[in-house]
Amino acid sequence: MAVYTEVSFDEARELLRQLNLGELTALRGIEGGIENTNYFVTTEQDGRPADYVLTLFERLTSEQLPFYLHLMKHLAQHGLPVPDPAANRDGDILHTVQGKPAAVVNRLRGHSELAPTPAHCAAVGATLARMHLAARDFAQHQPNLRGLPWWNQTVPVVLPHLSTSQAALIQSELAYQNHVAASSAYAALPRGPVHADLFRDNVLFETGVLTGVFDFYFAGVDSWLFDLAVCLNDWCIDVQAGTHDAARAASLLAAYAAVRPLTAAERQLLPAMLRAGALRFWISRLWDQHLPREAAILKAHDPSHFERVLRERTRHPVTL
Ligand SMILES: Nc1ncnc2c1ncn2[C@@H]1O[C@H](COP(=O)(O)OP(=O)(O)OP(=O)(O)O)[C@@H](O)[C@H]1O
Ligand SMILES: N[C@@H](CCO)C(=O)O
Repeated sequence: MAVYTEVSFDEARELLRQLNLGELTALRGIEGGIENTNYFVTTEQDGRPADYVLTLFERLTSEQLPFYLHLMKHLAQHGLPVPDPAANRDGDILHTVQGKPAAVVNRLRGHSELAPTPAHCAAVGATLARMHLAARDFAQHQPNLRGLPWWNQTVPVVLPHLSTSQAALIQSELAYQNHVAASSAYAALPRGPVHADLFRDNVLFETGVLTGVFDFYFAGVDSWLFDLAVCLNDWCIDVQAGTHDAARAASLLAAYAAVRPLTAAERQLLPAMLRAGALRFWISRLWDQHLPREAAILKAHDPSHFERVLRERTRHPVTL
């Protein structure tokens, strides 16, 4: 993450008062993540400290944001360990700070597991399936804004920055994904609200127990299989080589399937969706790299990682 917009102590204190979350005692910019401005916030409420996260949305609009915030609230109400956006006295959960849309959520406990074991992967698989099923009755609809239409729109923008072989790969993969999306097997994929960014840095664990899933700001209605593939591509690979880790993948998939068994169409299209997940994040990392935004703090991600993963997923398809 970054701090693109600096928030003063007084501004943060005023918002927290409006949300009846106590008196601000600490405000600290967060380095993790790259998309939005995030601050850790501590207040004193009834004589006790309480921890929150203040997010200012740098790209998403106040028309797009209600879907994400209400999806988080819906999942929290279904017992999933996700942030629950704080409402003001009028019941609004979307606020404004320095003219930007903003939200305040409870800070979830735990830490990220960046070198996950098969047991961590099983917990993620089961939680992902529970989120998919819990979101089936979520009333709002918004597409995955970083889905195929965005890939088609953004590849031409990053193309001039690529080598000949990179350009060939990204264009051939984009053509392949458009072909898959037009297939009857793809049309048969079960779909609903998905997280679409369930990387290791968006999940928290405490003493081996999964205690938090956050960063729903790339969520949208898409195939559940795409969400599963994004997860496998980050939790079940050798990060240096980009190669598939069969043991962790088996653990994640078995735990997911124990909650919601995969359909025949999903089993057939898993290799294609693993490639789609790698393509999606290669594109977004290239976009962030070549069209950077001014930031006070920024730790950008390396696009070549997902180029490597895509080449791997193409050379050695993962089949079920
Ligand atoms: N509800 C929360 N509970 C605990 N920590 C949180 C919470 N929300 C955010 N964080 C912390 O803030 C960091 C940045 O949050 P997040 O990942 O949402 O950033 P972003 O820029 O919005 O997204 P992205 O990671 O997609 O770039 C996280 O890595 C985590 O350390
Ligand atoms: N999880 C993404 C960053 C937010 O989209 C990545 O690692 O590229």
